[in-house]
Amino acid sequence: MFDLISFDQLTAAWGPQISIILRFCSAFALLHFIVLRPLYNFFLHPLREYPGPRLWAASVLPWACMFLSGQSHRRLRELHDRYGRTVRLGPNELSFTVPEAWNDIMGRSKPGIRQENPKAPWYLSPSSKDIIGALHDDHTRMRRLMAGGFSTAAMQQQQQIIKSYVDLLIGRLHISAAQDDLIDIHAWYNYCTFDIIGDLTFGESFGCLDEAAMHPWISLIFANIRLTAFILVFKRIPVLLALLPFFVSYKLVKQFREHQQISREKVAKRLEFKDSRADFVQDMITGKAGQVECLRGMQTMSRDELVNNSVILTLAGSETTATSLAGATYLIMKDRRVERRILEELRSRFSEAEDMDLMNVATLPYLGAVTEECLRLYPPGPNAQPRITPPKGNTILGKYIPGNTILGIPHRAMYLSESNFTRPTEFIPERWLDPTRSEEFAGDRRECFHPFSYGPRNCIGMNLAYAELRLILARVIWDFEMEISASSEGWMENQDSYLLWQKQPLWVRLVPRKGDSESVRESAPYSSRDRL
Ligand code: HEM
Repeated sequence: MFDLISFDQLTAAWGPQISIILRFCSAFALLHFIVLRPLYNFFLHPLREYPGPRLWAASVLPWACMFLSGQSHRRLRELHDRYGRTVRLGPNELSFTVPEAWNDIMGRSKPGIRQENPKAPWYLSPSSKDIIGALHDDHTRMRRLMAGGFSTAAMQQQQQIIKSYVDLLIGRLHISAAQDDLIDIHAWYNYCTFDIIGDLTFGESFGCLDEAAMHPWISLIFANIRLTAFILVFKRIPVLLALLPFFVSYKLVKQFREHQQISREKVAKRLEFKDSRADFVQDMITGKAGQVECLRGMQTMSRDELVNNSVILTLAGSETTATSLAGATYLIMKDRRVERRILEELRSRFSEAEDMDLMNVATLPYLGAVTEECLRLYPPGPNAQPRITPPKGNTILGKYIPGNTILGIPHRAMYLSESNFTRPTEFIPERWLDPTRSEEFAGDRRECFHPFSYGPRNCIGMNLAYAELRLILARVIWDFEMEISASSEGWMENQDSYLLWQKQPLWVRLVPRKGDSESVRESAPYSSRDRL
């Protein structure tokens, strides 16, 4: 109505010619976007040879609908099952479940062969002043500055801090188990991983384990994850920005501002510490641990970068690990055989829970196999972290792909593909055991498995994540027999996914173990064949 009135007023003022021109332009724009462009995309576009649904080849909208539906993980797997290992997901988008794609898409530049594929611009975080969103050179600088905090030497220094929070978690779980019938184990894992990352980043915990509650700052961060997911789609398809107010409330925007302010204050407080501390902020100020004098005073990372990277570490280093722990707990609770084997392995190596630390649990083969299998069936970021070919194009899997093509490797579709793993939907940690794994799994394409991504922008916190996963799982299984509540049946299978999984509480009953492995009950082996 308003449009018509203003259009008529315009034509009255400018005469009939302008009216004809405007009508022609509108008609042409409509024709272009609704008919010509899709026809070009479908019949003439350089990616026309790649298989995929027709509508998806014509327009980016089906992808957007999939992304906003929270069903990407399911849909991507169905599409790969139906169309093969390379699928066209949009006019200029390809998705791969071929193991070699990791190197070609995420790997470093190879002079004369291939340039590095940068992150898709709409995928970058709202600020490019952090390690996840930074362009190539800034990323290299930040990554170098942050790497010291993730070295083996740094982890040895961090060991006592991490262990103290795991002790606290176990103590708090014992108290809760005595008081409550059911507890949300995912929430407790979150409390623990946030307290650890708070201490490792800012030199103080968030107090989540003490309070048995998420710190309000963290709730703000979670609000921002949702916001980021929506912004990402709207950045890719700017015309959809008109829909933003329907998805993003004023409250969310206000929370985003508050969150920026609190982040600044937290970093400012941390910078007031005069003595040097073995935390990530220290590394970002000084570069490598031990090179304090040589780098202090040089502008190595701006204040904004410091703030943003601290927030990134808090987020990336906690929720992902807590998600994996919850997923692993769920899968282990569903398969008592696996639980028994873990317990046997632990009891054959340790006589006291206190003997376990980050380093010695890393040498337990079965526990290691279980963590791999859990990350395979339930990768915390289930979908792709897209890249884009440089303007001149690139050679991917031996074929020229034109410039500005979006390239994705959806983790979950890759790991649940029958081309890559035998009995892919079943929980079989033994497939990872060398040298005792059965011949049946000899054909598993393990090189396709990169839950922490691959190449120069892979996860900087991978070793820390594995260390936390193993220690926390080992300690929880050592102390408790866990039983899933009926209300959490299907917890894993029924989740939606955006950038991360959208999780419900994982309600479990905890019973302190009496000390004999016989207390592990029987259950049928877990297979998610029909549900994932
Ligand atoms: C199970 C736990 C974890 C998983 C599955 C995971 C997975 C990933 C993945 C897939 C990426 C690549 C993202 C992209 O390409 O956009 C990534 C990047 C990153 N992760 Fe993790 N992560 C985990 C834990 C951690 C921890 C504990 C930390 C730090 C304390 C961390 C810090 C980071 C950072 C800073 C990046 C960006 C690296 C860069 O761009 O150079 N992550 N992670």
